[in-house]
Amino acid sequence: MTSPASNPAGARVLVVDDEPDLRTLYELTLLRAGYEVLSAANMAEARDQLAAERFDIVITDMRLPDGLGLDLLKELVAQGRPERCIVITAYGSPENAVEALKAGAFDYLTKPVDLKQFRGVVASAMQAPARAPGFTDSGPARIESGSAHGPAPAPSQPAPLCATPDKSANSAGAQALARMVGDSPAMRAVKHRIAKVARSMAPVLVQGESGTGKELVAQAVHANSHRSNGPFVPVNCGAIPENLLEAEFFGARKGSYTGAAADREGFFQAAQGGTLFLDEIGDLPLAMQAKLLRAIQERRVRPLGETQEEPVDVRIVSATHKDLAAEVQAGRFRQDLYYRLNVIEVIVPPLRERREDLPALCQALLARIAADGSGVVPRLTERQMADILSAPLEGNVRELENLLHRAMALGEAGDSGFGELPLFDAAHGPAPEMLDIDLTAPHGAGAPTGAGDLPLPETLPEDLEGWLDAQERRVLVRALDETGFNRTAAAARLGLNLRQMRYRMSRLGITEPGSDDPGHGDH
Ligand SMILES: Nc1ncnc2c1ncn2[C@@H]1O[C@H](COP(=O)(O)OP(=O)(O)OP(=O)(O)O)[C@@H](O)[C@H]1O
Repeated sequence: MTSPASNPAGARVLVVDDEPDLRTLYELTLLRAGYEVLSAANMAEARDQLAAERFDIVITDMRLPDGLGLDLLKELVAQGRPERCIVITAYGSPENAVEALKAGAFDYLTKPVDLKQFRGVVASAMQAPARAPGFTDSGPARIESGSAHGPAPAPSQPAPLCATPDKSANSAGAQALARMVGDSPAMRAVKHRIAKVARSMAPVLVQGESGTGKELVAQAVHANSHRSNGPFVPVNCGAIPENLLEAEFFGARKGSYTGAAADREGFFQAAQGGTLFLDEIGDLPLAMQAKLLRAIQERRVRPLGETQEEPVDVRIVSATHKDLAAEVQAGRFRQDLYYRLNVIEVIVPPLRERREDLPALCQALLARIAADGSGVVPRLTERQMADILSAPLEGNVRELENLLHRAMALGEAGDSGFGELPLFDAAHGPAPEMLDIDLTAPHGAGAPTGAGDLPLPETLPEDLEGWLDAQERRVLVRALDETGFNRTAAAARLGLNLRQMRYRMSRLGITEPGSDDPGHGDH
């Protein structure tokens, strides 16, 4: 099958707008790009056209003389039609855009429509598989194969509704879902939801306790979307110094701030055509929240030191372990941004609500840890597995991983290759004297910083930032050296999480010997 985006000839678009000038503008733009275009001036005409034939894309204005474009979209969804729908909303009505995305629109455009963006969104919609019937945020819609509007064959094959995500996903998508170990009903529901919502452009908010696997969910959303060939850019919003946020997000021109020695692109530019994963979004300061909202709504960013804005095409997936609704109530998070990010919600349940996943998870985590070290995958004894199964499990998968990591490092290898010592004491609490791990303690809590012991340089540095960077670099490189370049272990040694480690490595340009990818790779 030829890619309609590279060869839109034969691809059919229905344009629904009551303003003749705008209709003509859209038609001409699409005709020039090689699409076959039909148009309608109102809902009634659109319904007639849709009854007679099928299209690849329907582009509809929100306000039509005889109804709402949103209702046309809902009819398409209810009839299980494969057309991808793009809704055009008035400037300053973000609620309409959110409502359209929730109702199953592929994407939306805001008036006045920027033609470059228009062409980009249409091309994106053409690359996407036909809208999965049943996708709305409020649950599966009714599917009718033969409707009053006629079952004319679709010009492009509709993607089947994903009852089992793995079967319909591309292989990268299936692999990303498979990396999320667990077959409990709770995890199956999460995977099903990912497969269902991945295909639209709608922003996704992933909520769940720390260490539940929210980043894996974000990766799976990306890998199952039509953007899977584009970049996936993870950003830990909580790890970036406040004064650098704008430059990091939107890029900066040389000389726009002290230390900007060259032009640099921001996260939005790096994620162009792909997915921007904003982790710990609840940690973003209010001032930056306003700038982010604008960038998401306008789909344009202005690098620091630049006068012109530039268009960006990214899908936003964000995550937080905080209760964002409560943060909104407390005035710490902007309601409008919350509304904009939370078009689709995916909730990752804590580990204690999916205990049946524990045996498979332990096995997978041990295999991963072993791959970093000896290569010999140890087995847990029955007693150890029983201990884990009956532990209170205040923590999540990250804590489980840490626990197994420490147990492997400290346990005396027996026949199992793991050691026979119990993982927990009789009262089902962790055994800190053996494992030095407290499942209930916050990450890195209680670790001595040692900062007060640092000798001061004999003469004061002339460039404090540069000097501090050099010190930080030395510390990171040493921790990485001492852990055989295991980023997770090096981060743990320094009281950081993996993303903070990645961020710092990337900022300081530290790469693994033989790799040119700073800070990336999972370990
Ligand atoms: N279902 C799972 N299967 C296998 N590994 C998992 C699973 N869930 C989480 N992990 C592993 O646990 C660790 C923590 O996962 P991740 O970083 O995705 O959590 P998170 O919810 O994003 O945490 P935080 O809120 O701290 O950012 C990672 O090493 C990840 O690979």
